[in-house]
Amino acid sequence: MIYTVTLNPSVDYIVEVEQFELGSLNRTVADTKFPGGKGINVSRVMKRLAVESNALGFIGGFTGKFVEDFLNLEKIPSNFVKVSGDTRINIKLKTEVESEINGLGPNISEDQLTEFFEIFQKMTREDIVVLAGSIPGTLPSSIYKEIIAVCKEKEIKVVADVSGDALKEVISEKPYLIKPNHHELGELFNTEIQSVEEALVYGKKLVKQGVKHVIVSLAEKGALLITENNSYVANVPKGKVLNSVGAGDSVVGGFISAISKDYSIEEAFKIGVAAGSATAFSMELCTKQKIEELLPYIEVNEVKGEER
Ligand SMILES: Nc1ncnc2c1ncn2[C@@H]1O[C@H](COP(=O)(O)OP(=O)(O)OP(=O)(O)O)[C@@H](O)[C@H]1O
Ligand SMILES: O=P(O)(O)OC[C@@]1(O)O[C@H](CO)[C@@H](O)[C@@H]1O
Repeated sequence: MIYTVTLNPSVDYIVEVEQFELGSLNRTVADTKFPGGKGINVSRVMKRLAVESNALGFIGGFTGKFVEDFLNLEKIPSNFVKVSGDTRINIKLKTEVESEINGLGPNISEDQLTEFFEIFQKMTREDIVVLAGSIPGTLPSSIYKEIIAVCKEKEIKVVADVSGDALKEVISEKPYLIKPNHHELGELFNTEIQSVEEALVYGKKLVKQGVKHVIVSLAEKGALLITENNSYVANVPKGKVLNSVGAGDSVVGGFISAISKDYSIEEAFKIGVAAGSATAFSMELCTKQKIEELLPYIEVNEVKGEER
């Protein structure tokens, strides 16, 4: 089973406002709500690709019920620990540009954390754990490291889509896959990354540090997959970006779905990139049909020679 962990899920409230004016009353021209949080998005994308997963994390209140009911409707199994506060609401404001306001999230007690760790006891080495998203303020910043320690004991593969200090911590645990975007990769090395070539240099350093697969996404500039033996570069298809929320999660969901179906690493990478772009070109997360439409426009090439 693939388990996705979203420590701080959300209701994503997507609001469209024409000519947004700061300091004034603005009215929406359209709004929608979706369950959110990076691990949950990964589960939803995998479901669309017919790959089962189980969503874990902490939810509470009326917003938590919304998330759980939505996943039930989509037939995505979940095993959330219930907390007393409300799951956060994250505002995704669509005007001429996209802006986001992500909430803090509810408190999580020691007992609730213990309950969460108990779920890992029944996992086996055939399982995969996807850690995705930020760590709520009431949890220790070392939580991802602690989860990985439990996974290591059971030889469970760990995928991590996290940023900032959490990413640094996770890298030292040599996970199976990480997917930083180029800004997050640059932050790790105190530098700014602008191009695929620069990203390759720093992505390779992470593989040297023991990470098995590194996917670096560079939005419209393309993406890289670096493994111990090979590096691959992919272009992204051209299209109108309607919604970038969840595009990165879709890359992870697409890649893991394909790996779990024993596709080659190049093919899995291509499907991941197609899923990312399919989400970027849709109002909601990608569909299988949209991914398939985009696949012919993506080329994956091995990076050869000196650059490798
Ligand atoms: N302008 C674009 N055109 C085509 N595809 C895009 C574009 N922007 C993003 N994507 C797709 O989404 C993927 C992830 O985008 P990005 O590099 O911005 O990652 P991210 O910052 O993790 O995403 P997110 O917006 O979910 O935080 C890309 O690899 C690509 O497939
Ligand atoms: O606050 P975090 O955990 O960093 O990110 C949460 C979030 O912005 O990420 C997802 C998109 O990737 C959204 O569904 C969600 O609102």
